[in-house]
Amino acid sequence: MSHKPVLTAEHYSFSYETLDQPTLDDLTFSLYDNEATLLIGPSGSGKSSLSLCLNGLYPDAVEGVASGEIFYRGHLIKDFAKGALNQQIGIVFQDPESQFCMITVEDELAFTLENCQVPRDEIEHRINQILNHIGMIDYKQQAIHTLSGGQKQKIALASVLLLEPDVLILDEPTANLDPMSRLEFIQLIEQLRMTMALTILIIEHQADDWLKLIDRALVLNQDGQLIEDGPVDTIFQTKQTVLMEHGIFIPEQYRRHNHPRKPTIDAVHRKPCLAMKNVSFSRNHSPILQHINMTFHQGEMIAIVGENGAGKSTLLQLIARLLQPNDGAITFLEKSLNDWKEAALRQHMGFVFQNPEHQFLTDTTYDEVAFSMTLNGYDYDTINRRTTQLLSDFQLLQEKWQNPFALSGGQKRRLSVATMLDETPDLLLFDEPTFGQDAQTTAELMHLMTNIQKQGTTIVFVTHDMDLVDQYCESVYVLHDQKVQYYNDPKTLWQQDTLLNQARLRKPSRLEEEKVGVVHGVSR
Ligand SMILES: Nc1ncnc2c1ncn2[C@@H]1O[C@H](COP(=O)(O)OP(=O)(O)OP(=O)(O)O)[C@@H](O)[C@H]1O
Ligand SMILES: Nc1ncnc2c1ncn2[C@@H]1O[C@H](COP(=O)(O)OP(=O)(O)OP(=O)(O)O)[C@@H](O)[C@H]1O
Repeated sequence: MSHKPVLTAEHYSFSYETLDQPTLDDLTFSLYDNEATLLIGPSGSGKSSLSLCLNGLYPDAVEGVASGEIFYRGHLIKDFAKGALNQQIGIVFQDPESQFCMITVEDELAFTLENCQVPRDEIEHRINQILNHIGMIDYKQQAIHTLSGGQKQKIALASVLLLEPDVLILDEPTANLDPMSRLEFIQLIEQLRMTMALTILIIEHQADDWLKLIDRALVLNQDGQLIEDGPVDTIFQTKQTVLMEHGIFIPEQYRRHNHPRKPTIDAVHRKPCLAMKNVSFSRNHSPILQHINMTFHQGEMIAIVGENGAGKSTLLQLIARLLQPNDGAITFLEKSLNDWKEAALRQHMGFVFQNPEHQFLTDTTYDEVAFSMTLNGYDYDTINRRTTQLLSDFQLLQEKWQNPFALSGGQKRRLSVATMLDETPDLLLFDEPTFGQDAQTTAELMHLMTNIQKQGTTIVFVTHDMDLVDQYCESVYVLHDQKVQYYNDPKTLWQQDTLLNQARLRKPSRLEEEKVGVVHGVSR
């Protein structure tokens, strides 16, 4: 099959004016008609920046300088009028919230179509079609701000697909989706690829589920240079050592080494840190959580899992007293949660939000980490020593004076975690702690969390990553149908096929690998 180049970069470099080093350095490659290409590289290697350069938004939309050229179907992209390429080259971003302009799902999608002069009588049909496709038809009238993170991501995809783009760039589009929705989303892209002539560029740290769809892979290094370009099979099979040196995830089916399960601390016999008794919570009279009973022990690492919209973030907000239950009681360190003074509660309990940007309060990465130590009256030397140490632990020293909002997705997530560790709290709540991280930073983040756990901190995290649950947690709670449907060791959860299906979960990749490992004949 001969493929025509759709997008071509020739000696393309791009630098943010605020940074000393170029973010993309002398890239030459093409994306071809009907081909799906995977773009991988460590966190901060420039993947998101490249996608914005490819559709012509950058360098104009930021303070940045580019050299070399990018061509779209043989024409220089800089010769297209501003915004002219948005329809042909659609991007689904890491952060779906940045994409929305309207209040309800229906209005958002209608707005997109109206902007492209789609006739009025076609609009409703096209909206229904796409919402049915992605399983969101019941949310058509709903206000976008009331959707869960994963639901928002699906609407962001729908609004790009509605434009019937020529090139589809997916920048970590499934990071917020529950395991089953993630698979369905990928199958949806596969179907679309068969029915629409699409050139696809996928940015994903964990490429496992995408492999059957991907033809080629491009690999960037930390300096924004292209170090590999070739068939995906060849790259993952023959370049494994190089990829691992760069901290890149190796899909399970190519992996030569299994990750052993980390030994866990037997904390379930220790004193409770936090207990919820018969807690219920409704929004606008519709129940979100009902009769929840949970006990987290001191030094325990616990995962909360469940489908998109199951109420996991809501549960964390109840625990952090950011929401009040309608019914039931929450006890934290032997005292009713409502009896805690605000300042003391925040010292003893840390909360890392799903969207890191919701946490940022200052103008630099350094100040963000130093912020609460300054509030708590620490002296300058202590603040400086501790801040520098945390920035170094989280690989953010180079970005010390950068604005938190100008960090890469992975860097923002690491910063939001670092800001919670200025003191060692009794309870740490994480909403998707490793979302958007490469293999190395995921391992490092989990290592740091395990160290904090060993000091006695209870860690509760919400995740869609069953490998993390499998490797690190002593206990897992499954939320489904507004209730706790499972509480126990993760190992026994993987045997409960019916529940896994109902709660839209999947087994960890070590248990799914048998299905696919043979295909590529990889010896293990
Ligand atoms: N501010 C809000 N107003 C009204 N409803 C909301 C609001 N925030 C969330 N919801 C609804 O509450 C339910 C639970 O949402 P929540 O964010 O807790 O789910 P989740 O399990 O964390 O989902 P995800 O995995 O997609 O992040 C969803 O149905 C969501 O639509
Ligand atoms: N608007 C901006 N202004 C200045 N620097 C930026 C801006 N956006 C990103 N950067 C920096 O450019 C580098 C590349 O960021 P980019 O978001 O492209 O990386 P990435 O490979 O997509 O990372 P991740 O895997 O963490 O999402 C990072 O060092 C980041 O701090």
